[in-house]
Formats: sequence, C-alpha cells, structure tokens
Amino acid sequence: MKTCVIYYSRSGNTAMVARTLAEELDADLIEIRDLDDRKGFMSSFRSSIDALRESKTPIKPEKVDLSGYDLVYLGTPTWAGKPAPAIITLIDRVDFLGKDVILFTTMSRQGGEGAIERMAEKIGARGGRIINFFIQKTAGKELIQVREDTLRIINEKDLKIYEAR
Ligand SMILES: Cc1cc2nc3c(=O)[nH]c(=O)nc-3n(C[C@H](O)[C@H](O)[C@H](O)COP(=O)(O)O)c2cc1C
Repeated sequence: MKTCVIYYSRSGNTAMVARTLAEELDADLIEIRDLDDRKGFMSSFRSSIDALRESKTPIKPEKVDLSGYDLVYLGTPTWAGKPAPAIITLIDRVDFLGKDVILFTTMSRQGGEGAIERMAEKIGARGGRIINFFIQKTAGKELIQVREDTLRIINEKDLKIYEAR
C-alpha cells in the first residue's frame, strides 16, 4: 500500500496534522502552496469569500500525479465552512479514479463537516472513494497539542490498518 498525504496550510495547523500522518504512516508528504498572498486581516476576509465562492487560485505544484499511490490523505483548513481555494483548485486537476481517499480538516470551532462534505462530493465525482475522514479543532491549541490530537485520532480510527492491506 503506497500512501501520500497532500495538504494546504496557511498558518501551520494542517501542516502539523499532515506531517504527523506522514511520519506515522510512512507516507509521502506533498504540500500545496497558494501563490496568492493570504496573509493579514483583509486578505483573511477575502479568503473567506473566495472559499465560499469556490474561486480558483494559483497553486504550486499545479497538479499531483496519483498514479503511484493506492491511498491518498487530503487535508485543508476549514474556511467559511468550506475547503480552502488551493485544495478546491487541486481537486479539479487530479484524477482520483480507483483511489481510496481519507479526508481531514482543521478548524477553530465549527464548519469542518461542510469542508469535508464538499471535498467528498467533488472527489466522488472524479472517481475517488472516500473511506474515512476526521476533523480537528485547533482553537487555543499549540502545535504540539495539534500533533497529540492527530496521534490520538490515528489510534482511535485505527488508520494504520489501511497500510497493512
Ligand atoms: C479565511 C479563514 C476562514 C476561516 N473560517 C473558519 C470557519 O469557518 N470555521 C472555523 O472553525 N475556523 C475557521 N478558520 C480558522 C481555521 O480553520 C483554523 O485556524 C485552521 O486550523 C487553520 O489551519 P492552518 O493553520 O493549516 O492554516 C478560518 C481561518 C481563515 C484564515
């Protein structure tokens, strides 16, 4: 079972989850960067609007070839109850046919279900099979606590069983 963990992260929480997954599951780690400037208060506001509208954004790498992978973890921060534009942009460029996919999102407090549902819809339409998902709350947490939460979820959800297949 060859696994990759693909993620976008603006402020480090989703990156910590992704890094922890990749380490624990011995998976390849692929960061998607948004080339739009998403820093600062005004751009936060604009970013929420972009997420709500599912606007596309310039990303690097421009797409990811999944042909060498059986299992794909895909993670995003929740923005306005939706996936971040970088992940929406990526999903529309990737062939998920025949891939098992596990979705994750980090959020301050609420709206993560919406982000998961929307990713699931779009990936399903592109031939991927969602086999699991999880949501992590990050409000008030240091990165070390985010990592501990991920380790707990890996155990609770028994995520290592997929690697043994
Ligand atoms: C533009 C923007 C919109 C956000 N919208 C939500 C939201 O709807 N619900 C929520 O709980 N947190 C929201 N957040 C907080 C992030 O989801 C949360 O801090 C997340 O862990 C950030 O992940 P990152 O550090 O990987 O970027 C938002 C943050 C930003 C910058």
